[in-house]
Formats: sequence, C-alpha cells, structure tokens
Amino acid sequence: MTDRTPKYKRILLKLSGEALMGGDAYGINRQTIGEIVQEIKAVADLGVQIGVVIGGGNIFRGVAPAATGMDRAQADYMGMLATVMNSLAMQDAMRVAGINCRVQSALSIEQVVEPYIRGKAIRYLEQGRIVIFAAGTGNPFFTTDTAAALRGAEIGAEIVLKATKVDGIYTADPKKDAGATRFDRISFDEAISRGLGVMDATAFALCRDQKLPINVFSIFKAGALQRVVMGENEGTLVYC
Ligand SMILES: Nc1ncnc2c1ncn2[C@@H]1O[C@H](COP(=O)(O)OP(=O)(O)OP(=O)(O)O)[C@@H](O)[C@H]1O
Ligand SMILES: O=c1ccn([C@@H]2O[C@H](COP(=O)(O)O)[C@@H](O)[C@H]2O)c(=O)[nH]1
Repeated sequence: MTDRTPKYKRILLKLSGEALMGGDAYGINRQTIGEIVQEIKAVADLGVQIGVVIGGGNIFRGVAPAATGMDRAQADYMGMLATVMNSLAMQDAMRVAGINCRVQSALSIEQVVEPYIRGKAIRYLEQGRIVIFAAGTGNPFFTTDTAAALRGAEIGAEIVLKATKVDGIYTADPKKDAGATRFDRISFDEAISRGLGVMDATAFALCRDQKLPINVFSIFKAGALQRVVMGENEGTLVYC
C-alpha cells in the first residue's frame, strides 16, 4: 500500500501574485485562482496545516515602472494593499471550494480583515483552517518573499514552498536565458552568492538563519504542490 503520510505537517506557501493573472495581462483570473485552490485543497485534505502569503505583482509593485517617480514608501504601501486584494480574492475562492480560511493583515484594515496576531494564526492552523497572511511584512522596502520567510519562521513552518511561474531555480532567469539549467538542490550560501533573482536575498538569508528550507516549484504543474509536500523530488530545494 502507498504511504500517504505527508513529509511536512505545517507549511508556508508563497504564491506569486503574477501567477494569479493566468493568461491575462493584469489582475486576477477567476479560473486560474480556482485551479490553484484545488491544488491547495488536495494538500489540506491530507491534514497539512497551511499558511499562505500572496504577492502583489499582478496588481502593483513599489518598484514597477508604474511607480516611477513616486515616493518609494508610498508605492510600497500600495503594493502591500495589492496583496490584501489578492488575499481576499483567494479567501473567496477557498470559500467556494468549501475551505475554511482566515485572512490576517500586517496593516490595520479592521473593517475588511482581522489584524495579524501570531498566536491566533497558530490556533487557526491547529483547528485546520488555512491562514492567509496579507499586506506582506507591513513595512515598505520589503517583499512578500521576505514576508513568507518571516511568517514561516513565526508559525513554526517546516518549509517555505515558493509556488511560482517557473519550475525551480535556474542558473539564470529561464525567461531570459534559454541556456539556463535547473538545480535539483542548492544551498542557501550558493543561492545567495550567485545572486539568483528568483527570490530576494533578505528572504534567503532569513530562511538560512532560521534553518527553514525552501522549495521552489511551478504552481501551473498539476500535482506539484502535493508532490513537494509528500517529500518527492519536485522543483528546487534550497537547504542549509
Ligand atoms: N535564477 C532564476 N531561477 C528561476 N527563476 C528566476 C531566476 N531569476 C529570476 N527568475 C524569475 O523569478 C520569477 C519568480 O518570481 P515570482 O514571479 O514568484 O516573483 P515575485 O516577485 O515573488 O512574484 P509576485 O510579485 O508576482 O508575487 C520567475 O518568474 C523567473 O522569471
Ligand atoms: O513586506 C512587504 C511586502 C510587499 N511590499 C510591496 O508590495 C509589492 C508587492 O509584493 P511582491 O513581493 O513584489 O509581490 C512589493 O513590490 C512592495 O512594493 C512591501 O513594501 N513590503
């Protein structure tokens, strides 16, 4: 009989905001978000506790061309608000799929989402609810990758799973360099020293310091999330 015991009991899933666009040029594609939710549901059904951080690149980034000339901190707050919109969209898609989900925000928007309270988030996870951490770290000049590392460490996740548009970490950006090759595994030190652009150095460094491994994989590859959670070789593992 096949062993269906997941390798990880608690994970932090970082979802690329841009992945929510599907084939669109901007925003949230309802069918795509529904498909992503089904991938998450398959893992939740295994009893895995799931914290989620969603990026905002499908709506706004503080460093995007659209923010040129803006005060950087102001633009970054707009980016954080974009992640709140994505989080609300994801919560609603989860509701449709019958998943019990809570959103907690690092910025106070009390009429819309509850504030981030670590103990409460952990309690929700223990109760089998998915918790979406919105508004990144709540601070400008950071990214949602760093928020994923931070929340992952705070909730005691065993791994950060970075679900993105590419199927792992390459020697160079595979969207720009057709000759780039993929790593099965790479150490934090090597990922940082090579300056690999798939994730920012702050996120890599925080995970390294907290001995929190990262697995980068494609959210568009059916079953990939579940394979990572089962401990199978999928995407790229970043290890200490
Ligand atoms: N060495 C590399 N290996 C893999 N991907 C890379 C590399 N360098 C740059 N990239 C790019 O990094 C992107 C992954 O980052 P992702 O889109 O998840 O970014 P993000 O800023 O976290 O997203 P968002 O803002 O949309 O949430 C890939 O789409 C890929 O093109
Ligand atoms: O802690 C954070 C997280 C995010 N931001 C801003 O939001 C956008 C979108 O996040 P991505 O990680 O790029 O998807 C980001 O460009 C920042 O402008 C932030 O300021 N602090």
